[in-house]
Amino acid sequence: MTAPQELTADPHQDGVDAAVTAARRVIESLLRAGSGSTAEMGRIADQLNSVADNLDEHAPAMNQRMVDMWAGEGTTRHDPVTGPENAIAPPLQLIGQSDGSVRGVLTLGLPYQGPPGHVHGGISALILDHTLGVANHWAGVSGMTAELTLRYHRPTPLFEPLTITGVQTGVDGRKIRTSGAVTAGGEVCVSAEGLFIAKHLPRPR
Ligand SMILES: CCCCC/C=C\C/C=C\C/C=C\C/C=C/CCCC(=O)SCCNC(=O)CCNC(=O)[C@H](O)C(C)(C)COP(=O)(O)OP(=O)(O)OC[C@H]1O[C@@H](n2cnc3c(N)ncnc32)[C@H](O)[C@@H]1OP(=O)(O)O
Repeated sequence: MTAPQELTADPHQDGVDAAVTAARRVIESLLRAGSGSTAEMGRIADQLNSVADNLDEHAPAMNQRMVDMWAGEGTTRHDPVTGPENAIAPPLQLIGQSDGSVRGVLTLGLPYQGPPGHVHGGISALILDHTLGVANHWAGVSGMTAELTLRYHRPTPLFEPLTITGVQTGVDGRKIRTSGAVTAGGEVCVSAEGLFIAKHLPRPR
């Protein structure tokens, strides 16, 4: 039996991860402030633009950055679901379980809202697509999403812990079948069935 294993990158307390954590807070705070806020939004926009100017001045060329992103341990640091370097990632941490499944718990806030007080369906789709991909990686045979079928059973709440699961259910030649779910308080909110095809695009170099 395989011991449980962290499959996503551990966020660092310093460096770019700390700045990304601050950026996530800015996104959330802007949405919370809204158009009725008494904060000086013109000045805030100038400050944020000067932060971005500073980052751009010190960034490598885009093609070099693409190479670096896909090198070594970097592969799970930048994706839009689990990446500690990606400010649009919630971020979700996934643990590979001894039974072959993967599991993670996260709470989503205002930036991910769809219906009032609930998670946008496309966000659930993004999270499940990625989780199924990681489940395939954990199972040892992975590929690209060819089909993703979602069933939205009940609205998925914001501000409450959500359990995200994925498990590979079968491999037939290049076809990989994987399923998963988002649950809240023990109830399934969204379930997913995916068909993945064993194929990998070349990494930039
Ligand atoms: C992303 C990888 C990261 C790797 C990092 C490494 C380590 C990090 C560790 C953990 C992280 C791991 C994973 C992260 C997870 C990421 C999840 C994100 C996944 C994605 O976000 S990924 C982007 C969205 N995805 C696409 O962008 C695909 C676009 N698409 C294509 O690239 C082609 O379309 C392809 C490749 C799908 C197939 O093309 P192909 O030429 O290779 O194969 P072909 O067409 O011959 O099909 C062979 C057999 O599959 C059947 N088949 C094909 N497609 C079907 C369909 N849609 N429905 C039903 N059956 C289908 C055929 O009917 C035939 O069946 P048969 O053999 O029986 O005739």
